Amino acid sequence: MFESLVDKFSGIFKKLRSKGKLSPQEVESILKELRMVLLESDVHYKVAKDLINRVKERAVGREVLESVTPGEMVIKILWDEIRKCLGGETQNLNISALPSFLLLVGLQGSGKTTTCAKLALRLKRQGHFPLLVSTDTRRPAAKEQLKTLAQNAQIDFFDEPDATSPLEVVKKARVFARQKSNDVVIVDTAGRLHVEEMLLAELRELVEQESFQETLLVLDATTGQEAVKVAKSFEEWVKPTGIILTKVDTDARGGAVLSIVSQTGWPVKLVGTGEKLEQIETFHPDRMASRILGLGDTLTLIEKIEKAIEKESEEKLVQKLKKEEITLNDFLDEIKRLRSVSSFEEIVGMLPGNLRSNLSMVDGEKNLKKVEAIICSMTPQERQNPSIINASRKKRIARGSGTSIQEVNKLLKQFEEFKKLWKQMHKGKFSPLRKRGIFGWKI
Ligand SMILES: Nc1nc2c(ncn2[C@@H]2O[C@H](COP(=O)(O)OP(=O)(O)OP(=O)(O)O)[C@@H](O)[C@H]2O)c(=O)[nH]1
Repeated sequence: MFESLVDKFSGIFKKLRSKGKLSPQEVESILKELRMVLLESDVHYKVAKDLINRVKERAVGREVLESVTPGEMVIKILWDEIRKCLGGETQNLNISALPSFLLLVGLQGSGKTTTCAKLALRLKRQGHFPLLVSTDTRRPAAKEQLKTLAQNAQIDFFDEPDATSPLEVVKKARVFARQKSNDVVIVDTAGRLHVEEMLLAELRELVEQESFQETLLVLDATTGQEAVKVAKSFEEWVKPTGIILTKVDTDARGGAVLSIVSQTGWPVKLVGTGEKLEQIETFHPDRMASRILGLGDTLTLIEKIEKAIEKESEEKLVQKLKKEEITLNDFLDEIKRLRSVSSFEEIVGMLPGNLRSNLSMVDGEKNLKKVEAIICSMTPQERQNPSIINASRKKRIARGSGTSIQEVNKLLKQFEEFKKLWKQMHKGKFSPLRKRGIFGWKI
């Protein structure tokens, strides 16, 4: 995600951190570089210009020049301004009504149908009773797609085959939801190839006659500036209450997020981070700013790890941690469990750079197999206490697992990193982390 932005920023940040003091000329030249990075990453020129001007205003003032670490201060200001550009505060979905109706609109292929199912599954896991409704009266295939997704995720589905308009379907869905006691109704709409007037008129009729707690515009992040144009043209017909940005996982440039929020003024409420139904997240401007700048989205990562560890095994793990008894078997179990929640790539991507490179070996299916093979080639005593593994044993383990001594060493090093991460988590290192924001981790 955002590889291009992250790479370029990291070069500039390296320079910034190496400076003891910054002269106004140096600040000026760094801001120019930052502006170029934003432009190259598809951020609209006006958005980039305004953002850099705000950073400049704050950076060339006393805030930076009298600071002990001026470089870090510039990064902090940039992070803060990007966070504001992304909407500032996290905006949650409005699902206070009973039932709450959420309407999803967008272009064909934007990921709307998948997102409806993702959202339903997420709400179900939070204890809600969602109902998925398809209103595409023209394309049976679209209905089938949603129906299949609903069946797979065991979510209630409603469809009215004889209906001739989305309005008719939604009216009937309202009655159905009441009978079935569904508390959130997610309505999928026909995907438009481009902005087609007839379909949009149908949508307008729907939002004028039915009440929706949310009208969410689904936008494909990879389409960059095009997404802003799509947003503007939808606005003439329906007034979205928020945006769901999909495919941010494949958005290498990352500029679209910034442009979309600052140019529409609508909050991004959720982001799609992969094709799997679990891959949807609340959009947190502060965490997204950290991701864009490559500072590591530590908080989201921690939430994921916390979710991944089931209650029971957590208890066990805590006891083991206290007694310093974590073994390589636990390590293997943990990687497998984390992978079931999210792709490891995604997890590793959210770590700050220093931890990221240390955990690269456990990234990817092929590597996981290697890790498993290495651990399985060890004796139970070695798995319990890897410090007893000497050079000749390493050679044998490497031979037994079809790997190399370097790979065995790398795995042992990563095991130590993992232990550190776990410890930090269980020592409740997160509340200070939250308070201290991006500098909680030594970046
Ligand atoms: N990588 C990635 N792919 C996604 C994401 N969300 C959806 N997709 C993929 O995008 C493609 C289009 O998704 P759909 O849900 O069919 O899109 P749609 O907007 O409903 O399209 P129509 O049903 O044709 O209107 C599918 O292959 C999805 O798996 C995401 O967050 N990340």
